[in-house]
Amino acid sequence: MYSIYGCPMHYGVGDEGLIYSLDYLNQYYDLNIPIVPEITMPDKHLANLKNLDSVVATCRNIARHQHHIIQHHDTPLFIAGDHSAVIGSISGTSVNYENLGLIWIDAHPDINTDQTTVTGNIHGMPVAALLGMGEKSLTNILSSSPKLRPENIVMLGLRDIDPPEQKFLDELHIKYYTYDDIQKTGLTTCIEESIQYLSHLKAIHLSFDVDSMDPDLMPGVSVPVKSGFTVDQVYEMINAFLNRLPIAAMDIVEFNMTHDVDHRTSDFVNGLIHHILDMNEENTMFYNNTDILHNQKAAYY
Ligand SMILES: NC(=[NH2+])NCCC[C@H](N)C(=O)O
Repeated sequence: MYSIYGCPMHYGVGDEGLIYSLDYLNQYYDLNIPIVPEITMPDKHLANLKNLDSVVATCRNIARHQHHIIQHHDTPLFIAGDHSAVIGSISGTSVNYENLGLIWIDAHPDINTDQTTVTGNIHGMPVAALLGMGEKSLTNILSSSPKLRPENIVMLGLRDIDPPEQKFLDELHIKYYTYDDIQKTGLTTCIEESIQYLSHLKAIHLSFDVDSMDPDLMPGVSVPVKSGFTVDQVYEMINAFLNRLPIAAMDIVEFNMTHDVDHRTSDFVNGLIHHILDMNEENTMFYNNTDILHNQKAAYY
């Protein structure tokens, strides 16, 4: 059974539209997604780790919530916010499953560290942090050990790779398909290869960034990159992975209402959420976890 929740994380990129985007989905589509709030901490003004303490505090809460859902034998469906929030969700998944796999559908590999980042935005760093690289407070959420191994990762849809990120991808032998690779090879083949590559794993976290899609179709994101997946391609991937791999948790991130046009992106995100929940009849869309959220907040302070 899926258990849906979200966090309006914006500290990882600093685009304020993200603060309102989850409330917007809840109100406009009557979704009622429970919210783990962002936590604001005093800012240290680090140029290469913007809003570090706020990102860390918020990710700790997300991780605890994710962990709690999995402990109750549910599958978390996490809606954020910028991609730094998955340092929380994936840490929460990882402490429950040894040798966790990751499918990363995104225009960006998000494998910068505080040493390589140009923007200082932590939403460009989650994969590095989950591999145990870079700033310690980001790698130490829930446990001090690395949350992922490079050989258990597949990335699909990359179109914007910073030079140091390319170096990490190569040195760590991370399996990835750029969007160009996918257009040349064919999506179905890339999906089959990804499934084969991860088929020995017992649990896989699927992280889907809306900016993996063509911004001409889905403009409601903070960091649009030319070209990218169509709606049909996204559904082909999601259906194949959810039906054929042991998906233990899923994220949908980076929807930003302030850049949207004619509800194109919000309609898509709402449709995708319903599709995933409908794939499993047993789902309770409105899993009542308000108490848990409450307790977690109390625990944090
Ligand atoms: N999750 C995202 N949209 N990431 C965009 C990252 C862009 C750029 N590589 C950076 O490190 O800032």
